[in-house]
Order: sequence, then C-alpha cells, then structure tokens
Amino acid sequence: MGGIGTSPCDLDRQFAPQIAQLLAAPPLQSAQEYYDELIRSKKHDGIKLSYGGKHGKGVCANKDFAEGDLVLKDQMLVGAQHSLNKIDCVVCSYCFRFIGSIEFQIGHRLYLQSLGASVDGTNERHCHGSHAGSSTGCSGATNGNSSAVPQEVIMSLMDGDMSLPLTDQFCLPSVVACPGGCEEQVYCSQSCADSDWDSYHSLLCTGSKTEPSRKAALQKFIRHANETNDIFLVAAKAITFTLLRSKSMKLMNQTFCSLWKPGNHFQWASKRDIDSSEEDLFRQQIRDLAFLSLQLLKDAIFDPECAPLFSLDVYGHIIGMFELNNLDLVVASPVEDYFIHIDDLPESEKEEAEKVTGPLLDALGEDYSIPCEGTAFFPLQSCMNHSCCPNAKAFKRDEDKDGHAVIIALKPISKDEEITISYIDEDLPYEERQEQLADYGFTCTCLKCQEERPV
Ligand SMILES: C[S@@+](CC[C@H](N)C(=O)[O-])C[C@H]1O[C@@H](n2cnc3c(N)ncnc32)[C@H](O)[C@@H]1O
Repeated sequence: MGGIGTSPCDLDRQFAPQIAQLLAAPPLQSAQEYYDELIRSKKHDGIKLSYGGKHGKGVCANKDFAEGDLVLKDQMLVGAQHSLNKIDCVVCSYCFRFIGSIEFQIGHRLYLQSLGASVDGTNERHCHGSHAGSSTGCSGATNGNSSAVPQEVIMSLMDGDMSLPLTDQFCLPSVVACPGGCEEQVYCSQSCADSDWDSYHSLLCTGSKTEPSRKAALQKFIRHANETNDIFLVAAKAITFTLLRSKSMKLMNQTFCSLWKPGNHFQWASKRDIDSSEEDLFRQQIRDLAFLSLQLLKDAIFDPECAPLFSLDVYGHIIGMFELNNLDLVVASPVEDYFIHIDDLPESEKEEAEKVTGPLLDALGEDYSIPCEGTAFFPLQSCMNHSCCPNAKAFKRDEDKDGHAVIIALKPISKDEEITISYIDEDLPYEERQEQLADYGFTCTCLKCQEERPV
C-alpha cells in the first residue's frame, strides 16, 4: 500500500491471491451476465450496458429519450442513512421512504431535539465523517427551539394522539418493526423488513434475538462508526450482503463483481486537501481507523469460509468506492411539503391552520425541511461515465419518494448513444474540474474539455 508500510492485517498476507482475485476487474462474461440479469429483472428497458469502450463499461440508451424523460430509476444495492440524519428523519431502513405520519416525524424530531441527543445515546450531537476527506457532510444542525413546545404536545404527536390540520393529504406508510427486535431499524412494510433482513440485517441486528456476545460486539462496531465515519456502516452492509449470498470463493467473486469499480484501490480518502509531506501520516491514520473498525466488525460477524472478505485490502476497496464515488442518497422530506402546503392555503384557512402549525414550525427551526441523507451504491448509475457536458443527470422528481437514484435526460438522447452524467459541478472552470476528476483517476477529454483546455 504505497508509502505507508506493510498492512497491519494478517489476512492481507494470508489470503493475498484470493484477495487479488476479488479486487481484480471481473471477467467480462461475469460482468455481462450480472448486468444483463439486473436490467432484465428490474425491467430497465430504456438502457443497456456497453463493455470495452474507451472508458471501460458504460450505459447506453436502448431507445430514444426526449429532454426531461426518465432514463432510469436505479435501486440501490447497499446504502445507509447518515447517523446524524436519523435525528431529523425517520425513514424505512431498506427503501428510505419517510414513515409513520407527519405528526410522528415532527414529534420525533422535537423529542430528540429536546433531549439534545445524538443517535448513539451520548449527549452531544456529533458530526459523522469527522476525518478529513470524508464525503459525508454534516447535516442535522437544528436551530429550532423545542422547549417552546410542551412535552405533552410532543408526546401526543409521536404517539398519534394529536392530529395536525390537513395531514390526511400527506399520508405516510405505518411503521413496521425489525423482525430481530432491534429499535435501530424500522420499515415501511413487511416486505422491506424481510428484504433488509435477508440482504444485510440478519447479521447486523442488535435486537433481543441476537446472541449476547455478538450483540455486544456489533454495538461496539456501530458506536465506533458513529463516532468516526459512518461510511463503515455502509461498508459493513456491503460485506454482509456479499456474505449472505456467498458460501464459496466463486460465489463471493460473483457477488463482489457488482461492487467493482475501476480506480478505487487503496485510496482511503481524497488526497487533494493534503500537503504531500503529511500525506503518508494522514493515510496511515485513516488506515488505522479502518483497521480498528474492521477488527470490531470481525469480532461480530467473522466467517472463516469467507475470510478474504475481512481483509483490510477488501475493506479499503469498499470504503474507497463509497468515498470516491460520492454516491449520495437523498429523499425529500414530506414535512417540507406539508408546511409549504399550509403556507399556500388561502389566507383565512392558512391563518386558522397556522395557529396549530406555526409554533411547531418555529420549534423545528430553519432546518424543518431536512431531507433523508445517506450514502448508497447504485449498480447501474455507477456504470455511467462522466462528461462535463452530460446528456443526463440525477434528479429527484416530486413523485420519487424513496431512495432510488433517478436519472433524467437533459437533452434528447438517441438510441445507442452513451448516457453520461457529471460527477462534479460541470460549471467549474477547466482546471478545477480536472483537479476534482483526478480523484476519480482520470483526465476528462470530453468536447467541452477539449475546447477549454489551455494550449
Ligand atoms: C463510476 S465508474 C463508471 C463506470 C466505469 N467505466 C466502469 O467500467 O465500471 C467511474 C470510472 O470510470 C472511468 N471513467 C468514467 N468517465 C470517464 C471519462 N470521462 N474519462 C475517462 N475515464 C472515465 C474512470 O475510471 C472512473 O474512475
């Protein structure tokens, strides 16, 4: 691993050939089989994958699209809400749809605000992704004043005893509990609860059904991730997702193939902000943090049959993929829609409604509209190559209420044309664009870059 010395992880040495195989570009045939099946099963008729283009894999149109058309709704393979964001939004832990009711969302937020609590039970709100280079931003700052609302009101909002005006127009799915009995995960339906259990959560649940020593180990792992970087929670999900599908090296390779991206090896974090003389030390610190996180995870769910999956090299690859690809999960808040609706009412109705809603809005503060935010890996979006003059973009519409990635055509796209998105702010000047794209391991040579490149 570059200039920072030998890996502290014994598994890296013990299983070097298997790890190399796991981290190598998947054979074309496996990749093709995987993506063809994904596109077929999810009925993504409008797109197809291209292999062996000048930037590796890419996504092409399988039909003509007009400007504004929906190109793709991509379901995440693995994702998680940011720890801190759990204070602001209660969402389904599988599909990330808001759940409960508008009253419950407001009551829950005011309740936690009144405790001044963070999600792991300590008394301070801390920022996830606190190390430099983390892609996880720090939202969840509340500037409201929950003490202005009596505790009884907060409790009756949470318990469903109090109804706010016109919330029947903003119905949310009711809350389904975790089958393992933990209070960390909640769902919008039994099918989401079951899918989450089968895909990841059966190995990560800290509920009463989990054996006590494993439960304690999991709690330690989760606490460490909450205190350092919650990207570790998503990485753990990627590992459990692979584990639950794989009981042999071959199966493990096939599953892991869906998570493979070029250029992500061993880059623990963005290098751009760091003075090169400090870089080795910095990278070592990040690696040590990840190693500790991995040890805690191993204490909880190690499976000797899939030992290479618990190597630091593999953990680093997964973290690198999430950090560098900046795969944001965003779901707009129905609480925002609700207050906008109240604000848009005819004056007399508005005045009446605001007698009840006004104090709650004041108590929530400016951040009343915070969306659900997290990190996710979207299997097809992540096959889209970059252009500084893209023909598509990720853009949620009003009707998109869950954690899917939604890709919309920015201009007409013809059948067989490559679909490109911009990984960065494409309006930045040429030099800044190239600097940011260097983190992704390439220099952009799109038409716009060719035109703007200084001679
Ligand atoms: C999210 S992946 C896109 C899919 C990728 N081509 C593949 O084969 O899986 C991002 C990686 O694709 C390559 N890539 C994407 N857009 C590119 C571009 N405009 N020029 C050069 N390489 C690009 C880079 O290796 C980048 O790190």
